[in-house]
Amino acid sequence: MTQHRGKFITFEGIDGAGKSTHIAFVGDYLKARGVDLVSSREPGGTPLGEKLRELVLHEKMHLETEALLMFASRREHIAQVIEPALHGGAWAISDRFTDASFAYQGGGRGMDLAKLEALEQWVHPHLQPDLTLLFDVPLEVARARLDATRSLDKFEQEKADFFASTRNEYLRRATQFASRFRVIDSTQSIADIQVRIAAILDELLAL
Ligand SMILES: Nc1ncnc2c1ncn2[C@@H]1O[C@H](COP(=O)(O)OP(=O)(O)O)[C@@H](O)[C@H]1O
Ligand SMILES: Cc1cn([C@H]2C[C@H](O)[C@@H](COP(=O)(O)OP(=O)(O)O)O2)c(=O)[nH]c1=O
Repeated sequence: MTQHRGKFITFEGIDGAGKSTHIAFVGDYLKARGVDLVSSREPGGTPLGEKLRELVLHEKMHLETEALLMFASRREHIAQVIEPALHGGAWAISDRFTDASFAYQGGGRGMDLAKLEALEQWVHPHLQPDLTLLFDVPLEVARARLDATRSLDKFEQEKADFFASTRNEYLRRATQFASRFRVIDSTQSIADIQVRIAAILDELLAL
């Protein structure tokens, strides 16, 4: 009998939108329905990727070096974690993926989107998420949530116009790739967001 390929779900949004809050919920929801699940994050997801994460979140570097390190981490993550999971019939959920490179390095920092497209073609010409949950909030809401919770990394210390451009690029991609994106209004309560996510996951489980 051929093994069914698992589904690939990614989580996106500007820092403080509430992405991490809902990843655990999605994991529990899917596991309770018998889904075999592998959960990881980007940058990171592998021992080498976590070392790259340390560098890229804390060191100053050329914009294109930053993009290349994101994709280097991603290459390793796909080879070691995502593809083996999907081919083995498990589902893979990733806290951020390539949409984040378009939003942050492309939208936020202004890197040429054609160069990011070239990297995407190189690193994963055939792989795309089956579902991307985009947690969307106004900048002020995200900033207030961040300030309330933790010490800020290199990206989280960026100014409002950086996050405005990042958010816009996420929303532009959500329109461009409407079949895989679901935009979640993250100003709602956590309970209301969970109801929305459960409905979206039920659709995917039924496929
Ligand atoms: N819908 C929400 N309403 C109120 N607070 C929220 C909501 N979602 C997340 N938070 C809170 O905002 C903070 C940042 O959320 P987090 O999930 O860490 O964001 P992200 O992973 O997107 O950076 C956390 O303290 C979290 O409890
Ligand atoms: C995957 C990825 C992340 N990033 C940035 C976005 C985030 O600010 C940062 C780390 O993401 P994240 O894991 O969301 O941070 P935290 O655990 O602190 O919530 O990396 C990029 O700039 N490009 C990328 O391709």
